[in-house]
Amino acid sequence: MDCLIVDHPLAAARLTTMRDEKTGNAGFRAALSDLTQMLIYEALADAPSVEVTINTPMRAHTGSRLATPPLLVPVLRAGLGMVEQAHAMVPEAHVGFVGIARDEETAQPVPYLESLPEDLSGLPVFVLDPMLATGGSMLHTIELLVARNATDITAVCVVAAPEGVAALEKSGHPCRLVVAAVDEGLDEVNYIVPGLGDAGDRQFGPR
Ligand SMILES: O=P(O)(O)OC[C@H]1O[C@H](OP(=O)(O)OP(=O)(O)O)[C@H](O)[C@@H]1O
Ligand SMILES: O=c1cc[nH]c(=O)[nH]1
Ligand SMILES: [Mg+2]
Repeated sequence: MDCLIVDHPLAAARLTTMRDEKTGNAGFRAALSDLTQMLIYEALADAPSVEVTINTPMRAHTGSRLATPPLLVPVLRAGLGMVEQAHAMVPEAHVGFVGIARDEETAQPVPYLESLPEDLSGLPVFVLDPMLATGGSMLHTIELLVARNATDITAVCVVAAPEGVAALEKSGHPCRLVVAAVDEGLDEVNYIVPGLGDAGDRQFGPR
């Protein structure tokens, strides 16, 4: 599986803000928004463009735009903190929604919302979720997308555990990963270490 680690001093600075336990909800959301801009920018670096002819105030000019804007799919709750900035970067994108909450005992994904276009043939899909821990939530989302004929899926994450990366790889699904950091691993309750805690709670409070 193709894995792009966005290694940039500005990305590292925002990630450090997010990791810091002293950062409050508003500061966490702001850093996640800034970092999402960088992740989306990098995720689209090789995206195909098409030529468009426009007129500048001076003369005609052949410019470009994205050939096929990706469908953006935030995974609720935590992915909500990425979608506004991702949409600002790709304003013509459509948006689908998936809601999943991990069972706190088993860490198994418990889906509660699915709002996606019926047919995703030929459409790149960007799944937005800051955390890839065991990979269960991302794999559930990818399976929903593959069942709708998606063949070009990008998981856009902030922090991944090696266990989650391995689970995506093992699945064999058509997926690549764009992430700011791959951390040491999971603790005994399947939280990422050093990680940043619960990305949903740190934006919105406990559920
Ligand atoms: O890789 P996994 O082991 O599946 O864990 C990652 C999932 O856990 C978090 O969501 P959570 O279940 O805490 O829901 P929330 O966003 O509502 O807080 C996170 O945003 C991912 O969706
Ligand atoms: O470390 C983790 C693992 C799962 N979900 C989170 O929000 N954080
Ligand atoms: Mg959570």
